[in-house]
Amino acid sequence: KPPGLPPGRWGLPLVGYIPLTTRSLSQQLADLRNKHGDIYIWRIGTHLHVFLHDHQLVKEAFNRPEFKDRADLKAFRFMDPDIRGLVNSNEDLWHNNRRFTLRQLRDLGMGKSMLVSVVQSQASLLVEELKKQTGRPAPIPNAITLAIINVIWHMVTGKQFTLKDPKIRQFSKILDETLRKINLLMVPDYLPWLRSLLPNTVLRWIFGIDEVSDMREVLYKFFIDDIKEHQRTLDPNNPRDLMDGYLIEMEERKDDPHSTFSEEDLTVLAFDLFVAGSETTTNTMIWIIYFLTNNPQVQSKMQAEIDQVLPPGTQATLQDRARLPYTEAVIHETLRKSTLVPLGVPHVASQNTTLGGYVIPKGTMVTCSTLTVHNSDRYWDQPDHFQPERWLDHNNKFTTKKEGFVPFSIGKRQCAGESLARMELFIFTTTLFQTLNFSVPPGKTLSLEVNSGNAFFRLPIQQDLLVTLRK
Ligand code: HEM
Repeated sequence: KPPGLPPGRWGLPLVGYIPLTTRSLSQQLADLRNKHGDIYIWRIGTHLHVFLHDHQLVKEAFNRPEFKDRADLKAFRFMDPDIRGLVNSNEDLWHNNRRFTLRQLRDLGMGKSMLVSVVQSQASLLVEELKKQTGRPAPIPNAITLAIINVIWHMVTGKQFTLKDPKIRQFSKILDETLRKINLLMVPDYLPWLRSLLPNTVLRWIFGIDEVSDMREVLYKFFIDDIKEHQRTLDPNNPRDLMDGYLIEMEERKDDPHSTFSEEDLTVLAFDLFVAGSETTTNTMIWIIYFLTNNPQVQSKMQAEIDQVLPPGTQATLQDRARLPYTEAVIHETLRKSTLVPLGVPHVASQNTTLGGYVIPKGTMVTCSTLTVHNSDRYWDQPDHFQPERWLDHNNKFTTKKEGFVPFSIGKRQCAGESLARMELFIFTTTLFQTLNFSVPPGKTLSLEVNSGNAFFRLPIQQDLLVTLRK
């Protein structure tokens, strides 16, 4: 182990440190943090990871230019052999796509009415789907995923599908399978020597690389058809959606040799927005339903607040946020407790440097240990408890700025869709709980355990709930 590195798990060459334990990943990270403090290493395969546990340390690292890049993992280059899009790109390409996307999200109605009304109508459709299962125990329907996909679909292409449309169902299925497969595809990234050990055909078979190529073709077609249609109907003076915005900027920069805008890049950017924005928001919404189902008093208190502010038949808008502090508190407490992205998305050191007094070699992956930060008694009084009240001040006003709260990460790579996600969670929560009540079916319990088998996301386990119509 080179001198000066943070303490932690170094392990063996080629394979790194393989834990021989039945303790879960989160327990192991908590153990490491208790043993080594706020900064520790874990070599996984050939990649050295540094985990950061302290809010200020994460803030410092993720705001420094040498930690803003993503690692070059083949699994993430799934849609295109070249690095494109936003989530995995670096340098000018990342800078241009991030600036473009943030501007689009703002211009397409963040805080204004257009996107809000799309979210409202998707939330109402979901209520209608849930009404169909009132009185009989059933899991949350897949319509929740479709509704969230539809919001992004509208933002990107200006369209919405009906929940029955086979196209959105196929799209959702492929997106889901893709995310599952990406986990497996990462194995050769972490154990690159497998590529020289095993024949290519065997490697492709074990890691399902051919199936992934087929899915890529289908996804690519989804986007390219829409891009072509947008090109045919584009009015440069009236951009309708993100695709129009991109095509206009692509055209304006066509003579600029440094332009990074291209049709191929637009397909990956669109794909990135779906990958980053659908499972995350959908599953956080499911966690909100689960936490409220398991805490009926909290659910009633939130419903009473909603009833006071929103007359029957009206839906919340963003202006209502200040008037619904308890609802905001419930959403934020769920974001903390569920920690959907437990280890964030790794950044990589682009040069040799130091952090927290330790040496960080170029190529080291740097990760915020979000899960342990969200459960640390340094930041949270009784962190195990689900306590929305901790988000309210003595005047009962909601307070956002919380040291130790990093569900969307911080710094230069901070989630580009944070405001959209918060808006969706607010409107879906108010719309659902205004009309419906969620409870545990008689004689059953609802587990808040995490579905193991996905390293990226802490996904809830699918279980039956009882939906009833509120009077
Ligand atoms: C509850 C919902 C969400 C959560 C918990 C979440 C969380 C995160 C996290 C932890 C990151 C990694 C940041 C880093 O690298 O330091 C991220 C990145 C990102 N998110 Fe989100 N996200 C959510 C919803 C969304 C939505 C709705 C969109 C947009 C449609 C979105 C778009 C992105 C993009 C584009 C990135 C990559 C940013 C970059 O690399 O510069 N996210 N998100």
